[in-house]
Amino acid sequence: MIRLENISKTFNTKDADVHAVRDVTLEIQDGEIFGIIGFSGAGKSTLVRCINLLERPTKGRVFVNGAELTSLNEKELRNERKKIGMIFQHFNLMSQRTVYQNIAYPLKGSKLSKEEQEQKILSLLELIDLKDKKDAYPSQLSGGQKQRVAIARALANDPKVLLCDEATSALDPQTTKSILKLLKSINEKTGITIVLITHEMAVVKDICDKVAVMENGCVVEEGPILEVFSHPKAKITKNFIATTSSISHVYELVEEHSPVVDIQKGQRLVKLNYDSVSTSKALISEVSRNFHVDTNIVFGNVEIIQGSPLGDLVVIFSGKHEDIDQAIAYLEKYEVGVEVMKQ
Ligand SMILES: Nc1ncnc2c1ncn2[C@@H]1O[C@H](COP(=O)(O)OP(=O)(O)OP(=O)(O)O)[C@@H](O)[C@H]1O
Repeated sequence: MIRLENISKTFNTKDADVHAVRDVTLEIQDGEIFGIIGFSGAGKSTLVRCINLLERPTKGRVFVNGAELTSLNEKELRNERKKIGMIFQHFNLMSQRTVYQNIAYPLKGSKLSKEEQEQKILSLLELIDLKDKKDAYPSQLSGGQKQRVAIARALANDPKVLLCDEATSALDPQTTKSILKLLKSINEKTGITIVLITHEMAVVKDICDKVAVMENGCVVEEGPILEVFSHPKAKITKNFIATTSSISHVYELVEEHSPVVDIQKGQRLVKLNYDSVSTSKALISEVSRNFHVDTNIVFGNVEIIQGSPLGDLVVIFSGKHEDIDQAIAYLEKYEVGVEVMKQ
């Protein structure tokens, strides 16, 4: 388990003190894929670098795998750090060394025999599917291949934790998907805990179990991914979620007074948000039957998050004022989120 206890990090610069991380407390369980999301400058990198003490926190305590890293001397810390691998946005490979030599580098001084080291490197090359590139130099590899090598290098010492600092930000969407898939399969095979920082909610949605949202050095929201996606609390979280769904276009259409979302007297433009609880009932047809409210679907979007559906529907309800009120109350009773966009 990783436990960050009241972590603050202040950089004293010539011009001013920068409070990069402010009093963050977080717990990350073994085997979890934990996402930390925030806009540029929110403090994500600083926080994640506090986990292996690449940045020493100004205040607070860091526990990883039962050891309090903040209380260790340099030698003890070097030992504990071997159990924490890290990968970076720009891969940080050694350009003068081959793929094989890059992966071999962290094994220097390891207790493994030469043959065991060779076996280890070959199995890592297999894991990242780059056996045929073992003698290539980083400059001869694509971005995705470089990140695969960086992952193999980070795993050479069988760490319990893998820290990923914007590991897919320099990659195109398809390569991003393949790297995320690789991380997920490594997590499933080995049970390694993965902490992943990103500014893309799509990355969080794809592989994380839990997410913490950072703003101005603070964690403003945190929880299991389905819960955060279905009931986001902080405004910034709602904005991030909007980037993963085309629903935000509907707000633009409303602002532009587009005819697509035009309504007449006796109509309401309503956004419905539903999850697996509400998908088990035929709510839209019940609303029509029970309350004589007609429903015209303008827009629909369904995400599958951790195997559960999470949907947004934008509809126009037509009917008597009090009937629509009753229909909305009925939907809310079945935990459908209802937002009247226009009436
Ligand atoms: N070594 C440093 N010296 C001074 N200020 C720093 C240092 N490192 C980070 N900062 C400042 O701390 C704040 C948080 O930076 P950090 O890199 O942690 O944010 P981030 O959320 O990871 O951003 P990005 O996504 O752009 O990497 C920023 O205002 C940054 O300028």
